[in-house]
Amino acid sequence: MGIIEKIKEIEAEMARTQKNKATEYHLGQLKAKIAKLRTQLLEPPKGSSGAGEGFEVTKYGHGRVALIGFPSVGKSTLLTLLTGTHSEAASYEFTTLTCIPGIIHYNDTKIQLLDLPGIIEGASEGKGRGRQVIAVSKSSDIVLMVLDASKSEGHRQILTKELEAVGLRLNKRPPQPIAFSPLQTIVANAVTAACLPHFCHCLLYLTTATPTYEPWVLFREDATVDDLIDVIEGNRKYMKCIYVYNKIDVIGIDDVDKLARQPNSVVISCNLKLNLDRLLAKMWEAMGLVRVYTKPQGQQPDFTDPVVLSADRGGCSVEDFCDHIHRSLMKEVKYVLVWGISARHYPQHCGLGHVLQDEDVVQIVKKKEREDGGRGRFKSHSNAPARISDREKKAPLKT
Ligand SMILES: Nc1nc2c(ncn2[C@@H]2O[C@H](COP(=O)(O)OP(=O)(O)OP(=O)(O)O)[C@@H](O)[C@H]2O)c(=O)[nH]1
Ligand SMILES: [K+]
Ligand SMILES: [Mg+2]
Repeated sequence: MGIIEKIKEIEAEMARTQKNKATEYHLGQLKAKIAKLRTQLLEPPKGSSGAGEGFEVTKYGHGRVALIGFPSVGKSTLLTLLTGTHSEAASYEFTTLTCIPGIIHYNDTKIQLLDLPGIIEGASEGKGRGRQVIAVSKSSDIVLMVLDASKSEGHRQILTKELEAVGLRLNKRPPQPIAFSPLQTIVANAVTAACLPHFCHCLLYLTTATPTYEPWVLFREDATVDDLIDVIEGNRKYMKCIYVYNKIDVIGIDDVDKLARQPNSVVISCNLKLNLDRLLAKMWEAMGLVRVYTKPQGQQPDFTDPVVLSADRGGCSVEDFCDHIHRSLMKEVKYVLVWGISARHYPQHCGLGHVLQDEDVVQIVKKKEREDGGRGRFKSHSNAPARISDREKKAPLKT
């Protein structure tokens, strides 16, 4: 029997089973089995390397964003508008069959935007190009879920479910287990007394799962069985997602208003080029990129070419910043001077552990080198920490 059939069989068994306290454990086990099978399903076929033909796009720029959605919602139209790279758009479904990359230039950074084939219900089981699209989405930093504003709200739920089935968690925080270790059932049972409903549920499932060697998970929150399975499977990807409602030109203003008020959502029209600025700003915010400008000794900072860091990709400490410039630089650094939001006063002397924030200015002081003290805006000990203003970037004060 194939993996898909096995999943179907278990799903049928779950549907047949009544939900109550007595069956809770059994249902939990079935859920865990399905999770395992789905993981297997997504493993690339033996001998192939990763995403598959037409989908192996090299990473480029400071971040990667994937466009996912049902066919003909306007993904390709949007890619062409935002990046200038042409991706064929047409009124028939499945116009796009491979992954098409483009580049967005925004805030002195380059962001790779990926157009993908439309996905359909059943994508998680390999329908259409589901497997490839999901693999590429997982390699991205954030996802833009493109939806047709004139179609049913149900589409968003169906897509979310498809992505959840393959381990993608959108706009969710990973569950926070305190411990995940083999221990005595007794301990677990004692904690079961805690009155959190889901909490008890998880422990109940676990303590009976493997009678000889009882692993247990303890959450510091009211976790569900699904959270528990996520912790045990361990291969989940937590991603930010922006819901992009396209084609608002064909719906009424009241409906537009309703969609626009939903969390993590932006309403746009590619045809009328409406609200694309807002979309870019939201995307930028969700990516959490941190631009750091270097200030060579005795000179003004270079505001044209930031070092771009990200908490999700490698971190934002002074150490990460140095590592970014040159691997061996760290050994030579005595301390750094920092101006910007992360500094408590100007300039702040910081060590390698200091965490930088967007638009900070950093001067590296090497061992055997004296700081230049700075002049003009970048002189020592001016007070209020503040973002370096746009005016200063364009016309820095004279030194
Ligand atoms: N009314 C309206 N139509 C749009 C808008 N944006 C795109 N379209 C149309 O929607 C159709 C599908 O656009 P595509 O860009 O090909 O959609 P897609 O999501 O890339 O489609 P697939 O690649 O087939 O999955 C085209 O006929 C577009 O002209 C919009 O803002 N308003
Ligand atoms: K299309
Ligand atoms: Mg397309």
